[in-house]
Amino acid sequence: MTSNSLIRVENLKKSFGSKVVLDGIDLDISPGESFVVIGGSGSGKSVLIKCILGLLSPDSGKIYLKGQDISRLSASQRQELLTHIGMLFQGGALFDSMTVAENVAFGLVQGGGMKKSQARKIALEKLEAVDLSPDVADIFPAELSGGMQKRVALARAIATNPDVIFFDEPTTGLDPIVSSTINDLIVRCVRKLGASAVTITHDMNSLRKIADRVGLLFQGKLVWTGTVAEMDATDNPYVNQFIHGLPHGPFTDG
Ligand SMILES: Nc1ncnc2c1ncn2[C@@H]1O[C@H](COP(=O)(O)OP(=O)(O)OP(=O)(O)O)[C@@H](O)[C@H]1O
Repeated sequence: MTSNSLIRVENLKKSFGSKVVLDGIDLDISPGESFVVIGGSGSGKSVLIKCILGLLSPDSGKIYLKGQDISRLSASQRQELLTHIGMLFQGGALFDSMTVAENVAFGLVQGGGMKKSQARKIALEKLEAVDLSPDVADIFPAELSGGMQKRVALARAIATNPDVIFFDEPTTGLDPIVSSTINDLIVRCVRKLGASAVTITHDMNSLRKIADRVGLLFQGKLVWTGTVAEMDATDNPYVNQFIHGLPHGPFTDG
């Protein structure tokens, strides 16, 4: 593998029954790089991320995280690797029965075995990093707006200072102004950590703010990858149809 890859995916294939979802994905993501996966609904974006995270087993192919073949890890090695990975999934998925601070500290205490007092101190720092005041630390997620819940979820995703963070549709369900704030925070937090980011989004504004490189998934393959500037300049018919939302093109015309 290239010495510089934080994530390497080689010829990844995954089907459910007769439905081929991923059909030979190759991907390299460098340290500090922000890679955004786009593609139509049901094109396999979440399946790709779940395979990289080890939540789904590929049918074939290889996935390396920080140089380690994830299929060969023991349970304890996998657990250790996961402490270097942050995740912000659709809906935020905060624990309703825990306070904001407990939510943010969760991975530090559970995964990292940190003392609660130390984890709380870090949780407050991470809340500050997403522009939330310590006043929210001891209230419950249900008392917060959707945008503030997203900030808490972001604070939780960065709590362990991960090397890579996965974002699954981080701005879905938020209004454009709140989305813009969340995008700015994502960029700021990811840069500050020097982490890599892998993001799934349908939100082109979000993509333009956060992507260093973009990959377009169609019929199980990454049919195009490039920078945002290359995306705007390309005459690739898949990219053109997708980013301009055109009614005709390879997505719809077969
Ligand atoms: N556990 C599963 N069992 C069976 N089929 C699955 C499973 N997970 C995903 N699929 C199927 O795989 C395909 C890709 O799903 P995936 O969730 O990755 O799409 P997506 O690109 O993330 O879509 P969206 O943009 O709508 O979230 C879909 O047809 C879905 O029904």
